[in-house]
Amino acid sequence: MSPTRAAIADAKRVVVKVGSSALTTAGDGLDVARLDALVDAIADRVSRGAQIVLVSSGAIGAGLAPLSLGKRPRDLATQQAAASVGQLALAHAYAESFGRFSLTVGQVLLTSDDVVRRAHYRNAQNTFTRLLALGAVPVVNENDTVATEEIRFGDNDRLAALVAHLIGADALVLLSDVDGLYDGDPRDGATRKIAEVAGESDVDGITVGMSSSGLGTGGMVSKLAAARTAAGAGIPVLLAAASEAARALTTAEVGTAFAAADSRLSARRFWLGYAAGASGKLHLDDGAVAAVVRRRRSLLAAGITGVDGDFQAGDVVDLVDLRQRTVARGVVAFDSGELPDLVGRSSHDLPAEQRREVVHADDLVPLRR
Ligand SMILES: Nc1ncnc2c1ncn2[C@@H]1O[C@H](COP(=O)(O)OP(=O)(O)O)[C@@H](O)[C@H]1O
Ligand SMILES: N[C@@H](CCC(=O)OP(=O)(O)O)C(=O)O
Repeated sequence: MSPTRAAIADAKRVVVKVGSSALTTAGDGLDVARLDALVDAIADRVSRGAQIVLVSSGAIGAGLAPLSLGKRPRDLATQQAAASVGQLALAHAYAESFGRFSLTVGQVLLTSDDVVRRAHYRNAQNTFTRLLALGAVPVVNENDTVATEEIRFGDNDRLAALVAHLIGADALVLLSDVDGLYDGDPRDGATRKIAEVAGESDVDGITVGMSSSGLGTGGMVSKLAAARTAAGAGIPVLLAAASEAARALTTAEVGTAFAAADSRLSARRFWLGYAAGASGKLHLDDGAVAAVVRRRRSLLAAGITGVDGDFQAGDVVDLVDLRQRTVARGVVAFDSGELPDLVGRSSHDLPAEQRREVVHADDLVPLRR
């Protein structure tokens, strides 16, 4: 067995995320038989001593039938109405289903502010810790009814990766309607399943597409991003079919396993790299990218070619390379208004009061491994 699968099989604290496409069927809404099968697998793992946090999608899907809505609505207000009805059905179904094993569930509905703002992050952390200590199974979803377009996570894969770090999980298990990551869209037929992802080079260049069921939100794009986020932060990830939840949660010998990076990021650096919202962008030349990403240096004005956005010193910004890829994130030490006069200039050309790093190395998290 690969060390990654062994670590997932032995993990004490696990975040399990299940997608809409695995729990709901277009037209019929919530599929209680599939939900029960998932709960069987989770309850078994709990009985073997694990603590599980379940991130469950499906509120919108479960709300369609009761509201006589045919397919997933596109507008936010109807999605929110469906989520409002469906979340209640979902929570009720989980309470009943876990009740078969005398397990108590606690509902945790989060908005992005709850993990993006540092003080809220700590508060959410306390709630999870207490629920787990009391033996309950937290069931998490985005608080869809109040999340506006601007502040939405939009996909629960990312939410699951953030929750995994927040609770100090030892593994993240993403369950979907597809049995792993393929090297192209599985609907194309000639594609191959990737069993192990050891690092970035194993996934560079593969094609990932959107949901085929029309029920899910982010498709494989968001699952891959979430797997990279968690693995990059030191948490091994398994991506498998929900129909194989039992094996995923016992031997972990199914699906695609993503190896964890060696180090677990501190809570602050994880927040900076993955959770915080960015207020602007700094464009970097190749030399600056090499300095901040490979040599872990501070970003100096000389390596900046352009500035986007309206931000203040202390805000989080994305650092992007010449190909427009975000290569790092960091806390900027200047207001956006001050920077245009400084970019491209070396430190000794600058007035003494501006002769400082634009982003200090301690406040900077490289994103590409
Ligand atoms: N490279 C790929 N490997 C695996 N699945 C892919 C890939 N590209 C696109 N997909 C699609 O992504 C879908 C899973 O995403 P989605 O429906 O959003 O799931 P969920 O509801 O579980 O979040 C699969 O059903 C599959 O059709
Ligand atoms: N919060 C939404 C789910 C959003 C979502 O990420 O869905 P999915 O891609 O199926 O995991 C809901 O409960 O319907």
